[in-house]
Amino acid sequence: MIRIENAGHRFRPEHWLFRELSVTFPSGRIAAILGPNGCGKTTLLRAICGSLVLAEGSIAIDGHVGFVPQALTADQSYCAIDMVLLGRSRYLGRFSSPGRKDRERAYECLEEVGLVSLAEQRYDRLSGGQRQLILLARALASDCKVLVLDEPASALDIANQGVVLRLLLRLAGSLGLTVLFTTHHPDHAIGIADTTLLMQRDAAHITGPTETVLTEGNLTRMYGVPVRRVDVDADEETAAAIVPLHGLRTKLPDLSVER
Ligand SMILES: Nc1ncnc2c1ncn2[C@@H]1O[C@H](COP(=O)(O)OP(=O)(O)OP(=O)(O)O)[C@@H](O)[C@H]1O
Repeated sequence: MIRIENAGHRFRPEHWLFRELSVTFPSGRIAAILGPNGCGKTTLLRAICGSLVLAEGSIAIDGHVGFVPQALTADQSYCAIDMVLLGRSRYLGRFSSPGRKDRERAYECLEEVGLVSLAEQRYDRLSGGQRQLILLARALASDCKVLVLDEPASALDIANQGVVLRLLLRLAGSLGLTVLFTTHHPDHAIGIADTTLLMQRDAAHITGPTETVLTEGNLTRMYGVPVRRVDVDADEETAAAIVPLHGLRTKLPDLSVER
């Protein structure tokens, strides 16, 4: 559970990124944060993870937080499994090194993200998407109760986006984790998030059940770009896509008519 009460933060006088923000994200549920670039999403995540002290308000969390940043550079001697083992550091004494159980757990977590085959590869030579999955495995290896992810799918192809979204569903549903992620993909929030927090540039925000928050109207107002929601009913699932109308092309001529 993450309970945010009356939170506010600013880096410059008179420029609040968010203010009077109160919301609770319960255990076993998934929450998404959306908002325009620079509105303060990562700043809020940093406050939740304890790496930033809020100017106002408080945040209470039950249990260890695992954080998945957008990207992380590492010493060139680190391979993928070393990065995942860093997640075990909270179990290790000051001068001790990971033991057999830690390595087993690290491999389990690599398995979760489908990258066991890359365990011995140098981390700094992995692709952006592979690194993102390794950082997710690192957070899982810490056996966190609260999982906070900053744009976890930003570097992933659509197949791996599905891998991560399904994994988040399972972590919340079967293991009871509190999952909170930021995203620029409204359809990811519609797909898996129970609750959504929309942050705006003027420090205002909207929060509530995802279906009531991610409406065409709210998204259009927030981004200043008209959007349409398209619902797809396929064989065994329904999915929704949010389509922005950027005004890139006028309608193409209908070529199907025989002349
Ligand atoms: N340590 C800092 N000192 C001063 N300003 C900062 C600091 N960290 C962030 N900012 C500023 O605060 C604003 C919000 O940054 P933040 O990274 O939280 O935005 P964001 O919503 O996550 O953006 P994006 O969607 O682009 O990732 C930005 O204008 C950023 O430049």
